[in-house]
Amino acid sequence: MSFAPNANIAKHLLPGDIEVIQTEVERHMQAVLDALVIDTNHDHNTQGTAKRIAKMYVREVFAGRFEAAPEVTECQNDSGLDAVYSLGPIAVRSACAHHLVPVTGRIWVGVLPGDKLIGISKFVRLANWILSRPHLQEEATLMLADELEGRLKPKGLAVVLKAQHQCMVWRGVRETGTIMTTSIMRGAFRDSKAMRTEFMAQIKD
Ligand SMILES: Nc1nc2c(ncn2[C@@H]2O[C@H](COP(=O)(O)OP(=O)(O)OP(=O)(O)O)[C@@H](O)[C@H]2O)c(=O)[nH]1
Repeated sequence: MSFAPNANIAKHLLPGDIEVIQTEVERHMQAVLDALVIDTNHDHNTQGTAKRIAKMYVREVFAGRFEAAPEVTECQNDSGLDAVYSLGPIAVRSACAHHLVPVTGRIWVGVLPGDKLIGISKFVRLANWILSRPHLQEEATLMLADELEGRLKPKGLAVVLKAQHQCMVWRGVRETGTIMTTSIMRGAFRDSKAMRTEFMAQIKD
């Protein structure tokens, strides 16, 4: 059982639990605002802030912790397609586990199919589900690759994630230009330079 920041805990939740979690987060966020000496009682802008933040964390930006995986219809690769395809960019909307501030960027995926295919929108659904949790970028990339590999059983899989971390922009080193790139190459993409080159050429623009 894992309750790590980037774990999905949907299978541990009973009906009604998500409402309880959201109410708890709201109560504690109000305590944070109180601790920051913000008088939310006499300011209409922050009066509903604890409630808004709780909704944002539980239902939006960290929904990938609480919601079950999206439905992914699989079909057989009946025509025996044996060519590289790629898709992207897929928008990254995540948060770093250290400061809980946004990580935004883009993902590209390359597949040399095996026996299974999935609809291309499902790559986006799965990426959104995994990324909407507090993460380390390295782990997010690995988690997405594992998820896609488990579902597609491809002959080759490539995942490239480029992102900007607001914990380095908004605060801390305050560096506005730094992009982190993580990439995972498996199967044919790991073994063959020609395959990697073909994938890179496909996503170049
Ligand atoms: N490897 C990795 N590091 C990350 C990621 N997101 C944030 N970090 C880094 O995690 C580190 C946390 O360092 P700490 O020293 O505990 O935190 P801090 O004092 O706020 O660090 P500064 O950001 O340097 O001010 C920082 O260097 C962040 O830049 C990520 O996805 N991957």
